[in-house]
Amino acid sequence: MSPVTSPAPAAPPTPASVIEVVLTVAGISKSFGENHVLQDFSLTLHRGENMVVLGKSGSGKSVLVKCIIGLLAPDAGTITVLGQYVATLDHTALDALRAKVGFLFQSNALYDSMTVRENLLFPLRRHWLADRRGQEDQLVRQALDDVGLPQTIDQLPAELSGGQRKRIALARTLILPPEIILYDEPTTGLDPVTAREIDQLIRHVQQKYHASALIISHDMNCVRLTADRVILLAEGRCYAEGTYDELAQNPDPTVHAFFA
Ligand SMILES: Nc1ncnc2c1ncn2[C@@H]1O[C@H](COP(=O)(O)OP(=O)(O)OP(=O)(O)O)[C@@H](O)[C@H]1O
Repeated sequence: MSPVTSPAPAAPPTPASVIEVVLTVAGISKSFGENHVLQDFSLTLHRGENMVVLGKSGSGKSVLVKCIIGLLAPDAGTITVLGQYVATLDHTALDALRAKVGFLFQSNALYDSMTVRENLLFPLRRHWLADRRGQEDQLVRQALDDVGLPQTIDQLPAELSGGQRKRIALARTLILPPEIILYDEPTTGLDPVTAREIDQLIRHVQQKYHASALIISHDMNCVRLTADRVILLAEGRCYAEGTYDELAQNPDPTVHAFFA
């Protein structure tokens, strides 16, 4: 008689086999009167991934970002950020979540009257985290090193170039540090050389911080250099999705128009 054996337990998933989802946008719709901007739009962002949302002007990219960060409420659908339903969060919970989600504004949103050091201290003081008390100076210097601008610490934003201001805004985003970074048109208004430096910095941040990024852009060089995956937002929905190379070979006229 053979010994009774229980079936071997299923092997637990190893970290390498688990692709963690950090952001889910599930079938959201948003209209302003008769202007149906988002219609059943969905995306999924994984940990450590850089995703670009590409779309022509007025396609709804900013509306999408505002829904993700809770500044606009979608008419339908759900948004889950780091496992939390954005729609159900009260002000305090939303604030705590925003400490884990860095937002690089197109305008940089630096305080003109504050030095670079004071600008970087601002998020630390706003989200005053007990375990980081006493480390503020070190954190400011580390964030400035990460963007290659340690020498600007006592300067005012007005004394910096456009590319430098973008880097300082990114340093301010990194200081908490974020699990997800939302980049709103990070290369708009920059010359091509400076724009490519920002693209490289976005990749550097991805590798160093293992953060996920949602990048809103219609700068095709930025898309090519920063995206692991691209979503084309058109007609209010996810019109096409794939790597840069996959979309570049897509013959659909709406997709092809971006690569012409
Ligand atoms: N608060 C609002 N009230 C009414 N309409 C709005 C509002 N916000 C955005 N819209 C409309 O939603 C549409 C999408 O705007 P959105 O700013 O998201 O476009 P975008 O893709 O970010 O464009 P761009 O690339 O030019 O920044 C536009 O028609 C805009 O007029």
